[in-house]
Amino acid sequence: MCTSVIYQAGDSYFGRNLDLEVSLGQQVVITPRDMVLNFRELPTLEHHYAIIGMAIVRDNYPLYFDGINEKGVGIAGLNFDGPAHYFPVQEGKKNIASFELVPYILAQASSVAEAKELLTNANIANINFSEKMHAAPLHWIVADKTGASITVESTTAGLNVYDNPVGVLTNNPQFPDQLVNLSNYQSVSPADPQNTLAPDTTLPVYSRGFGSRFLPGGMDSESRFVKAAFAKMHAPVGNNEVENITNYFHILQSVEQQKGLDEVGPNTYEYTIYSDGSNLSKGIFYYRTYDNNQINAVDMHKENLASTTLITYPINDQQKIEYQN
Ligand SMILES: C[C@H](CCC(=O)NCCS(=O)(=O)O)[C@H]1CC[C@H]2[C@@H]3[C@H](O)C[C@@H]4C[C@H](O)CC[C@]4(C)[C@H]3C[C@H](O)[C@]12C
Repeated sequence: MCTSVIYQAGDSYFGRNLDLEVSLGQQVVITPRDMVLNFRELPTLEHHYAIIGMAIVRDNYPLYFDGINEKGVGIAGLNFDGPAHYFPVQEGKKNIASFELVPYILAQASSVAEAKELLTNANIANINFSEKMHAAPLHWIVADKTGASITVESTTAGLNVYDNPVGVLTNNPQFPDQLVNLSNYQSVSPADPQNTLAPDTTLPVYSRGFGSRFLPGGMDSESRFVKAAFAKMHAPVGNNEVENITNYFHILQSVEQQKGLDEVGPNTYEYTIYSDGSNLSKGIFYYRTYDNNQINAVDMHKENLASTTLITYPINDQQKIEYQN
C-alpha cells in the first residue's frame, strides 16, 4: 500500500510512503531541462521543466515512482490493482503510456490547472515499458504549491480526473468511494467529544485523545486514507523549513507500515520502504527509509539544471545513531 499527501505550511510539501514487500533499487533522480524526453506516441520534448524524484533508470529512461518539478508541481503513482484499466492507442487522442505520465506532467505543467489541460483528450495507453517490464496498475495524485490537487484514474469507464479536496491518496477503492467512506469519520476530532448520547448522564472521558477514538488504524487503504486525512488536516504549521518537513514526515508516519504487520504472502510482508516529501516552492527533495530514520535532502537547484544527462543520488540507507556517551 502506499499513501501520498500534500500539506500546506506557508510553502507546500508533497510526497508519499512507498509500501511494498521488495525494494526495486530506486534512487533520487534529477532529469535536467535539456535532457531529451522521448514518448512512445507523443512528440519528443527537447526542453522542458527540470524534475526530481524517486525512480529507477532503465535504458537511460527515468521510471519515476513520484517526483516534483521546478515549478512546484508534484505527482505520485500508487497501486490501483483491479480498477485500473489502460486502453489500446486511440487515434485522435493524446496517448500516454502509464510509465510516461509522471514525466509527461512534470515536464510541462506549472500548476494543477495546466496538468488538467494536459490530460484533456488523453488516453492512458496499455503500452509496456519493455518485454520484461509490464505496465503497473496505478492511479495518480497531482498537486501544486498552492495546495491544489487532483486524482487521475483510468478505469473501464475511461479516464477520470477528479478534484481532490483532501489532498490525500492511497489505493483501492476508486477515489469517489474513498470520499464516501471518509464521510463516516467526520466527527473524529482532536478535541474531546460532546456527550450527545445521554446529555443528562455524566459519562467520563477516561482518556486523552478521546475524540479520535473511532479513527481507523489498519494497514488497509481505506483506513490509511482516513488516518492520513485526519493527521494532515490537524498538522501544525511550523516556524521554519526544518519544523515543516519534520511535521510532514510525522503525517506520513501516522500511516507507516512496520515490517511484520501486512502479510502479502507466506512470510512475506509489505512495509514502508521509503517516505519522501518535497518543498514544492524550493525544489528540495527530502526522504527517509525504513532502515534510516534520518531525513536526507537533495536540492535540485544545487545541480546544473540546464544540462542534458540524468543526475542520480544513491539512497542513503544506513541508520545513523548519535551515541551521546
Ligand atoms: C508498487 C508501487 C506502488 C506502491 C503501492 O501502491 N503499493 C501498494 C501495494 S497494494 O495496493 O497493497 O497491493 C509502484 C509505484 C510506481 C511504480 C513504478 C513506476 O510506475 C515506474 C515503472 C513502470 C513500469 O511499467 C513498471 C515498473 C515501474 C518501476 C513501477 C513499479 C511499481 O508498480 C511502482 C514502484
